[in-house]
Amino acid sequence: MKWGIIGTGNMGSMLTTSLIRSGAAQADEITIYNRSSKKTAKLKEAFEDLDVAKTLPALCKACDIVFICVKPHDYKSIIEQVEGELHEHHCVVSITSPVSVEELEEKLSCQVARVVPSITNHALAGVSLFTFGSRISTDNQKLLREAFHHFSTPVEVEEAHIRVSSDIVSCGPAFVSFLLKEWISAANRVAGISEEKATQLTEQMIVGLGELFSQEIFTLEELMEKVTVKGGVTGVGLQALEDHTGELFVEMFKATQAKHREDKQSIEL
Ligand SMILES: NC(=O)C1=CN([C@@H]2O[C@H](COP(=O)(O)OP(=O)(O)OC[C@H]3O[C@@H](n4cnc5c(N)ncnc54)[C@H](O)[C@@H]3O)[C@@H](O)[C@H]2O)C=CC1
Ligand SMILES: O=C(O)[C@@H]1CCC=N1
Repeated sequence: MKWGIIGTGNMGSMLTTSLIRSGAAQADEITIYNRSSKKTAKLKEAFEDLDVAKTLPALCKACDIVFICVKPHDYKSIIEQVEGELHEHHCVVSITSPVSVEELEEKLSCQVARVVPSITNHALAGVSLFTFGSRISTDNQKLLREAFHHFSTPVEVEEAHIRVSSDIVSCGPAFVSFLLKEWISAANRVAGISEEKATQLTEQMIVGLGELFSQEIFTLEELMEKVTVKGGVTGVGLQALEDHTGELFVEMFKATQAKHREDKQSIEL
């Protein structure tokens, strides 16, 4: 199977390296293309067997599965350039929430899917969100699921829940990092610990927490129960959180829902 990656920014580079590092694909099975050549040159330096296409039609000719890894508003220009080059055997994959399989199917005659990755896939971990189009063959569905299973947990999501699902798995690392920065700054302000030391403690706590989930040692509820010693400090801290969290997350999810609606209205394929 030949894989094509259009756009080798954050996500296109991550997909290229994760496909190779996880063993899902060999470097010589992947063709990459980017608007400027600096980013493809960097990948080629790391994996010399990668094929770097000079043009989008050349990439389409060389590949069966084609990932479009550009920003949502750049999809239109890519689709206009590739539509004549794609045939029944091709499968085009959107990696962005606002570009749905229905919209891609209207514009392209080939098979389509959407797979929204996460920066956590860099560590060969985390989730990838799958939505299949109506024309994609069962063989290609299986192939995509198996490839992504090498470096993530593929989860199917319905269109109605793509925004919130991606908020959790794809935007989540940024959201949680923001909250942890606030936590570190507060630790410094209230108790005088240096931000550097608090960052080291926090990062290692998160690594340990991830391992507990990864090894299925505790659930969220069990963790709260096990750490809360009766009459101890955790209970007091949890109560303070409960008293002050308020509508924080409701507002965050509302904001992303509103932006998603706005993006869908402004993105024309
Ligand atoms: N950053 C993230 O954590 C995630 C991003 N996504 C989606 O991935 C897509 C890409 O995001 P990033 O990689 O973060 O953006 P980015 O800006 O790092 O990468 C986009 C790349 O596309 C290239 N590009 C733009 N127009 C092009 C064209 N006409 N032909 C060829 N290459 C072109 C740019 O040069 C750049 O290298 C977005 O649609 C985003 O919604 C999805 C999940 C997570
Ligand atoms: O399309 C998405 O949902 C992702 C999440 C982060 C950026 N784009």
